[in-house]
Amino acid sequence: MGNLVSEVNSLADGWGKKWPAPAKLNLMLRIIGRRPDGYHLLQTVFQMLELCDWLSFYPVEDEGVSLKNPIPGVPEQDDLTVRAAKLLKKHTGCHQGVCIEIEKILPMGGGLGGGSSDAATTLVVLNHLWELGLSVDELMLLGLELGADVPVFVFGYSAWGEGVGERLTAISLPEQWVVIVKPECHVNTKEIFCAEGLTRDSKPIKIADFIAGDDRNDCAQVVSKIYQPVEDALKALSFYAEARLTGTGACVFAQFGSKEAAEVAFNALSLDWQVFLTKGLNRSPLYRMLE
Ligand SMILES: C[C@](O)(CO)[C@H](O)COP(=O)(O)OP(=O)(O)OC[C@H]1O[C@@H](n2ccc(N)nc2=O)[C@H](O)[C@@H]1O
Ligand SMILES: Nc1ncnc2c1ncn2[C@@H]1O[C@H](COP(=O)(O)OP(=O)(O)OP(=O)(O)O)[C@@H](O)[C@H]1O
Repeated sequence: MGNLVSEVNSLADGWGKKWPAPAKLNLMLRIIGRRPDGYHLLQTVFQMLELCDWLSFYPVEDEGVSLKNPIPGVPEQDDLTVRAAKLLKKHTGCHQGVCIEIEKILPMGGGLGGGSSDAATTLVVLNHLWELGLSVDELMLLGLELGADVPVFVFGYSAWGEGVGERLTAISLPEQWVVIVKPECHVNTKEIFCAEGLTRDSKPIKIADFIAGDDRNDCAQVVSKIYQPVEDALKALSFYAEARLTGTGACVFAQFGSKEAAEVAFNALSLDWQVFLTKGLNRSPLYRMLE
């Protein structure tokens, strides 16, 4: 870790503050084709959630990028926050360094986009703290180099997503209560996109079709077949409301019209599962804080 600059002269403008890196849900996910490089072309609905990781950024006296508390099992140089900060430095020629602290709340390999959101918050906040002046569009393009889920978190709105998830249109969705169940397994996104039985030729739909109820996730069948805990979680949650997979899993979720109804499911499922109770948001809490 680099030498931390004295905090006294730095806290005023956002250094040392806790910034949110929200989770997302894929409220539906259709695979409509494949690019020549193997990446899949999707249609998806991203919904931002109140549930967040929290990141803090500390100035250092050298140019280094380091972590205050590396995530167990993730080498520091592979951490998406470190990669995001280095990419931003390389892209802009910025000579400043940073030490990043991560308070990890979101389960890894959960389909909630935690690593991607950590990367996006790093891009957006360092652009602000280092006064680099990049636009949201420029940051989204940089983010895409780190992962297909990064651009939507930089965009900062619940969105209709196309392409690999980088062609985004903000949409306004009901900000419902959500119960998320995390089965005891990590799903590897690449494994699912490589799976033999995966549907890759779904017919494209329109936003209106989704709103009318077409909300299937093309990965769900394959994921449930390979990961029994996901199948079990879907079954357990569907006792309370329609249960769906987010992204390539492992998490499954259900939406509720009231906090009370969500709490009934949350309390009962907490006895046997890791469960989160949260709320959908149309605007990312990161931008609510920045603005
Ligand atoms: C499933 C989603 O979470 C839905 O939002 C995303 O499409 C996945 O986004 P992500 O986790 O940021 O994925 P990346 O880190 O970009 O890609 C991981 C791997 O998944 C495969 N991949 C990913 C996204 C995509 N549209 N097609 C793919 O085939 C690629 O093999 C890639 O090497
Ligand atoms: N800051 C980070 N937080 C979480 N994972 C990270 C981070 N940096 C690197 N990773 C790596 O990224 C992998 C995927 O983590 P992530 O939490 O983004 O999964 P996910 O929620 O399934 O993502 P997605 O929904 O985008 O597919 C982890 O297994 C880990 O090896």
